[in-house]
Amino acid sequence: MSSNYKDIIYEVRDDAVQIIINRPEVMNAFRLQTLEEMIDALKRADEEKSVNAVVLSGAGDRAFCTGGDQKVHLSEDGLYGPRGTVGMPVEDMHSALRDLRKVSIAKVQGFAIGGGNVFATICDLTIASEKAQFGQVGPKVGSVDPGFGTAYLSRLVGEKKAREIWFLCRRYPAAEALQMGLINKVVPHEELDAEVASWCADINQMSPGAIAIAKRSFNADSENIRGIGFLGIQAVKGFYMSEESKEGVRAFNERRKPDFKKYS
Ligand SMILES: CC(C)(COP(=O)(O)OP(=O)(O)OC[C@H]1O[C@@H](n2cnc3c(N)ncnc32)[C@H](O)[C@@H]1OP(=O)(O)O)[C@@H](O)C(=O)NCCC(=O)NCCSC(=O)CCC(=O)c1ccccc1C(=O)O
Repeated sequence: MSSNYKDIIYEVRDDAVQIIINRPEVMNAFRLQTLEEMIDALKRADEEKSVNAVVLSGAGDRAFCTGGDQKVHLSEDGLYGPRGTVGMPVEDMHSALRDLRKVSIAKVQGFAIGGGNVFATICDLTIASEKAQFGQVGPKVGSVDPGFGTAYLSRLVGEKKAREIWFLCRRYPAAEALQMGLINKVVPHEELDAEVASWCADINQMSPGAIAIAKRSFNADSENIRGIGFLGIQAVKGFYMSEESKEGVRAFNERRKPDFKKYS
């Protein structure tokens, strides 16, 4: 598949592999093809000998990534496509990002929402523009990203804040995200590329072996969360097939408030 990507761009520059989600027309929401390409790109990036870092970003100015493509999700069976537990391999994408031996950096210039916020959460580091906004929207659109989206998020921001993020579905500006421990640094919008490049240059001076061991040891301590995610996504499959979840997806696409009252 490598180099014939349609939904992403793969480049090696600025001391890093750059993986750019290239669907700005849907705010870099992902579909089956996007995830398959990202998984392939992450495996390829892991073998790139010249760099120690992988930068994940979104094309355009408005969004890093806004989660699953809700237009595609508007299917009869409630799934995103024909492959993977929920019709696309979202849990395999999370694993590929976690298993990378290099340092993953989310470069967030706009919205990191839903599954997009989960990608940024899983990345080792997150550097954001002051225009960035973070948040989860699952309960607003009949969805959940259990595992790294919930339990691992609590490791970063604490249980109370993580529950607030999920139960109220608010958007948090970059400065607030920094304060809660969700991200590493906020910079003026026009300085984002240079800031990320400078972190990558520093990381590129380090021992790749030491980075890989440190990373694997961090991961080992939260590895049970991968299991929660795999179990959880199986439950999400059944939920996506329900009328309750489909109401959330329909409401988003019809630009109206969902009516979940009859499902309580
Ligand atoms: C990002 C927003 C907050 C921006 O809001 P606003 O500035 O008001 O702009 P909009 O008018 O809403 O959007 C502009 C334009 O972009 C389209 N768009 C935005 N996001 C998506 C998307 N995810 N899919 C498809 N299209 C999108 C929008 O429809 C508009 O298009 P027009 O053609 O101009 O009408 C706001 O847009 C927003 O909140 N978006 C989030 C949408 C969403 O529901 N995302 C998925 C959430 S599900 C989840 O978070 C938990 C589950 C999970 O992560 C998961 C687990 C397993 C499999 C898949 C997923 C998954 O992420 O879905």
